[in-house]
Amino acid sequence: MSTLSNSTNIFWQECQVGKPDRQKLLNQKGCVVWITGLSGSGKSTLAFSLGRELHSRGKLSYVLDGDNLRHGLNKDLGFKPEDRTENIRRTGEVAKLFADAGLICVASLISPYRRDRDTCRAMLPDANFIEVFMNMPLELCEARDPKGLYKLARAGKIKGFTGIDDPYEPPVNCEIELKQENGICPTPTLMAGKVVTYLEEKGFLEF
Ligand SMILES: Nc1ncnc2c1ncn2[C@@H]1O[C@H](COP(=O)(O)OS(=O)(=O)O)[C@@H](OP(=O)(O)O)[C@H]1O
Ligand SMILES: Nc1ncnc2c1ncn2[C@@H]1O[C@H](COP(=O)(O)OP(=O)(O)O)[C@@H](O)[C@H]1O
Repeated sequence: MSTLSNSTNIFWQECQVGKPDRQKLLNQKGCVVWITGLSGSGKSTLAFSLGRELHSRGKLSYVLDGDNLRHGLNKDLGFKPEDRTENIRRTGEVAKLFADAGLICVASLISPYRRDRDTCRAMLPDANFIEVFMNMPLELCEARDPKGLYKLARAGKIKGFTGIDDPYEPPVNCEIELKQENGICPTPTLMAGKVVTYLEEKGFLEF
């Protein structure tokens, strides 16, 4: 799928109400928290825990979860590399709109290819893209296997499964890395707390 524009003779339309106006209304700054990691690493769990925590603090957020987007916006896409790239590109564009609306947009997708994540980062001012790496070992994700997909992949019944026979490229310069401590995975609440602290320290939770 091409990312080149096919539209010609189009002109950007400026709205009288801008992002600063919306941010003032919401008393927060729009940004994208992009959670990446293997299937089963805890992306959705963290995203929803973070969503709850922000809501309880009176902050407006919205979760774009890979699994959910594949039920609608991205339901025409599969898992071959070009489909994953298009999946991430579309999600990045939607996340950018949410951030422009003034929301804290939480995107939780495997997003296995570094170049695709960097493309999304490049859509926003750098500081407004907060990449969170769920650095959980494959063995842990596979042991969890809540959907039974690793089992199917190991049996050769799913081809091109991330971490098994399709690559996962870890971030090199992410803003937040979450991993096991002394062999124990921090609770979702603890992990969400780390992200909230980051957002607070960077001034996203006020205007
Ligand atoms: N081949 C293959 N590889 C990886 N994952 C697979 C595959 N087939 C189906 N699934 C399930 O698809 C869920 C959503 O994937 P994503 O949209 O996040 O994937 S991607 O970012 O486009 O790579 C993903 O959800 P999570 O387990 O929540 O990560 C998987 O359950
Ligand atoms: N911090 C955690 N500690 C213990 N179990 C977790 C944690 N986060 C997620 N899990 C469990 O791991 C499994 C996979 O989590 P999920 O959020 O669905 O991962 P992903 O979205 O990356 O596929 C689920 O059964 C979930 O309950």
